Amino acid sequence: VSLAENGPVTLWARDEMHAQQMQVSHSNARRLPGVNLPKNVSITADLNDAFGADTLLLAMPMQRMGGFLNAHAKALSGKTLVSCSKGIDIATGQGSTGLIHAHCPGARAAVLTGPSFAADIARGLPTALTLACADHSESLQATLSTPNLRLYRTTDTIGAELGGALKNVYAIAAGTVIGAGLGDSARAALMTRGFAEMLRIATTLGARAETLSGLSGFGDLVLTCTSTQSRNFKLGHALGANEPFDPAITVEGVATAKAVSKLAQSRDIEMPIATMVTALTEQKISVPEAVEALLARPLKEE
Ligand SMILES: NC(=O)C1=CN([C@@H]2O[C@H](COP(=O)(O)OP(=O)(O)OC[C@H]3O[C@@H](n4cnc5c(N)ncnc54)[C@H](O)[C@@H]3O)[C@@H](O)[C@H]2O)C=CC1
Ligand SMILES: O=C(CO)COP(=O)(O)O
Repeated sequence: VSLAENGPVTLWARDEMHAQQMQVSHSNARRLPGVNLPKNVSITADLNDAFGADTLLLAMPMQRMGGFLNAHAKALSGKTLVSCSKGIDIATGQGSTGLIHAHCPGARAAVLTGPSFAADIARGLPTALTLACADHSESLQATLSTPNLRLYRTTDTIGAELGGALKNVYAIAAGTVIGAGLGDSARAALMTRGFAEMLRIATTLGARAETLSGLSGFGDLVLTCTSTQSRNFKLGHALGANEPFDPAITVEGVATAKAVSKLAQSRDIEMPIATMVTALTEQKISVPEAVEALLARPLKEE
C-alpha cells in the first residue's frame, strides 16, 4: 500500500479466490480490514505476473520461505529479493538472507525490518525501518522509501535479520509477564536482559552491535514487547493468563525461540530467557516454574 505511492505494485496471493475477492473489493478484509488498496496495486494469483518485476518483497511466515525459494529458484535468479519476514529457519538455523543465498545464489538479498505493524504502514502512519543489503543499497533505499516510510540503510544483513527475528522471542516473554500479572517493572527487566541475550548471540553470529541497537533490534523489541497489537505479545499474554490462543495465527517467535536455543546451546552461549520461552511454548514448564527458574539463577555482574 505504501509503495504504491512510488509507482505501480503487483501483489501476489497464493489463494486464487482470495486474490479475486481483493481484486473486486480493492481491499484485503481478512488481513487489513478498513484499508483501501490503491488503484495502482494489481492483485494476481499468477506468480509469473510478479516475476516481471526486478525487486520482489517476500512477506510470508519464515518457516515457509525455504520451500518457496527452492520451488521458484530459477525465476528468482537475477532479482533483488527483499525479505520482510522475521524469523530463523528451524531446519537450517539460517535467517532469510542465508536462505536466499542457499536457494537462489543468483539473486541479490536484502532485508526490510524494524518496528512496523502492517496495519500502521497501510494506514499511512509515519514509520522508520532498517533496509539491509550487503552491497551499496542507496538506490534500493530510494526505491522503497516513501514520504511516510523512512528507511535507514546498513550493510549488516545478519544484524538486521537477527534483530527482527529475536525480538519476537522476548515479545512472547513480555506478554507472558503482563498476562500473569507480574507487572511493568518485571517487563522492563525482561526486555533489558532479553536485549543482552540478543546482543550476545547476534554478535557471535557475525552481527554488528550497532545494528542491534537500531530500529531492527532495539526499536522492534520496544514495539513488540509493549504493544497489544503484537501477535507474539498476545500469545505470551494468553500463556501468562492461562487463556486459549488461536493456533492459526502467525507467531514467529515460537519457532525462532526453538531455533535460537539450539544455536545458543551449540555455541555454549547463555540465553536463559529464550530457553524458558521455548520450554513454555512446548508446554514443558509452567509460568510460575519459568519465573522461579529465572529468578533463582546465580547472581552476576551486569
Ligand atoms: N503483520 C505485521 O505487522 C508484520 C509482519 N512481519 C513479518 O512478515 C511475515 C509474514 O507475516 P504476516 O503477513 O503478518 O502473516 P500472515 O499470517 O498475516 O500472512 C502470511 C501470508 O503468507 C502466505 N503464505 C503462507 N505460506 C506460504 C507459502 N508457502 N508460500 C507463499 N506464501 C505463503 C499466506 O497465504 C499469507 O498471505 C512474518 O515473518 C512476520 O514476522 C513483519 C513486519 C510486520
Ligand atoms: O514485527 C512486527 C512489528 O514490527 C509484528 O509483530 P507481531 O508478529 O508480533 O505481530
